[in-house]
Amino acid sequence: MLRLEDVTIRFGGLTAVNRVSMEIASDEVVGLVGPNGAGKTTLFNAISGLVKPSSGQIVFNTANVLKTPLHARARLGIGRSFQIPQPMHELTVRENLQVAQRFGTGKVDQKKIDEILDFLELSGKAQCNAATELALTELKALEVAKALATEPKLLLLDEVLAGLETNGKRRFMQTLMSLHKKYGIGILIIEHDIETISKLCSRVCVLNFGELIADGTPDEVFNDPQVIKSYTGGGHD
Ligand SMILES: Nc1ncnc2c1ncn2[C@@H]1O[C@H](COP(=O)(O)OP(=O)(O)OP(=O)(O)O)[C@@H](O)[C@H]1O
Repeated sequence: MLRLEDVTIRFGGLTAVNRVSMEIASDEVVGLVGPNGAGKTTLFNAISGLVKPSSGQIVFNTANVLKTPLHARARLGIGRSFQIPQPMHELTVRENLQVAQRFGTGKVDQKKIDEILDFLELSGKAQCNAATELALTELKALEVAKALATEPKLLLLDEVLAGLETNGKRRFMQTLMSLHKKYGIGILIIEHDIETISKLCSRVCVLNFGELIADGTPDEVFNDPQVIKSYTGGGHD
């Protein structure tokens, strides 16, 4: 479904992502991990159109993502959540979803929004101000709900589980898994916690200094000496 070919992203003299190639299928939940500054969010930004790669290709189904204008990119079916929740201020939770849905699909479907609110346990908060009246777990749920409202085939989730306490995290993980199963949406998720990634993902890709250094099952990847070295402060060979 999503194919990255030799993607390189430079900021001046800094190569944040270096010749990364990977594929994600719609039936996969894939973890994107790596130390701080490895290039994970930058890669998400390139896929969702916020950053232009210096070279390489990004293909979603048959569409050339890099040639698709930003406003049309959500309609390709790529939804995204942000590391720091970004609710639209002054709007209620429901209105946030309406805006996201119109952006992603060109229409507002209240029935679908009710279903998403229910699914993410936000029904009771629908009329609340999204920026001021939600707890952290609810803000994270709203991030996923907004991405879901665009009716994606692939969800890019940037640290949606970070900062949640154990029970909140467990429930949120269950929600993500049922989301994947119920709607058949592929998920690419950035997450630092290895245990969480191992439970959630069938495959893990590891970035280090912008390079893809491993791609395999959680077991394979987290026992890979090069990956262990990257996490314990080892740099380039
Ligand atoms: N707009 C930008 N301009 C210049 N440098 C940037 C920009 N965005 C990211 N970088 C740099 O690119 C590198 C990769 O950053 P990125 O945020 O993608 O890493 P990350 O793996 O997501 O890190 P973290 O786990 O801490 O969120 C870092 O060195 C960062 O400082």
